[in-house]
Amino acid sequence: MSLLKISQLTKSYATPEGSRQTVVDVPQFDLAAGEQVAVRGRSGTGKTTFLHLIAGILEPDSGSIHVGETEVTALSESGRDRWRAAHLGYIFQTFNLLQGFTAFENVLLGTAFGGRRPFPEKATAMLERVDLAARRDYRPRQLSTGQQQRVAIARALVNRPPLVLADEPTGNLDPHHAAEALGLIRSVCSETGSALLLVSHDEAVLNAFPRIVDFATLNQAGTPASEVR
Ligand SMILES: Nc1ncnc2c1ncn2[C@@H]1O[C@H](COP(=O)(O)OP(=O)(O)OP(=O)(O)O)[C@@H](O)[C@H]1O
Repeated sequence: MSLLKISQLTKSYATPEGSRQTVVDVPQFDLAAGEQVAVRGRSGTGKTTFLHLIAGILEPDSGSIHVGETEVTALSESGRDRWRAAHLGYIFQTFNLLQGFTAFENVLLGTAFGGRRPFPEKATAMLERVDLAARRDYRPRQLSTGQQQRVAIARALVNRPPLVLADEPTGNLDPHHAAEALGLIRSVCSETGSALLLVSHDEAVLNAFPRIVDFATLNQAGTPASEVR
């Protein structure tokens, strides 16, 4: 059964020259519940824009995105914010941790949304799962890059979201820590039953996945050759 269902999705941006450039034109894309898929694609071809559309961070020009029973593209901005907090995990290349908060507080914030009380016991269990119980009171700057990404993984997965999006999650890590973070993301997603859609340039990362999608075959929006690296 499809968890994520995308149909006729388009997104354009205004260019500095005053025209519009279509960056995403995805006629169709499906992801099954619990499925793990890697997306390969060149820089500047719209992968981050695609993930931001799925997350409801951006609004498309046209088309629809369903995640489970929810039509994300039919929600208001505040509705999308509430839906995202409750139902989606997002892992960034740059971790995006709150610098003024400890590892534990960063994960705890992931459990509290829409006026719901936080769940300290869930945050504690997830920090233990990513092997950071001993660092719970450290702030992000006091953690190594690999540890920071493990906090971000814990934050993204603490609610057991049905869908996890990961945008180059190993891009700032050395090969050893990249492999460790990737293994952790994939195994925690399996444990929580979360589907995973992960974007990467890294062949070692891509090859770990049972299904690899080439973004160029998914996305019909042409990117000017001069912009593709
Ligand atoms: N807010 C914006 N306004 C105008 N153009 C934008 C905006 N955001 C992105 N773009 C353009 O859209 C294109 C796709 O950007 P996007 O970040 O989605 O690509 P990407 O495939 O994720 O790239 P990378 O792999 O380098 O992160 C780029 O040409 C970029 O310049």
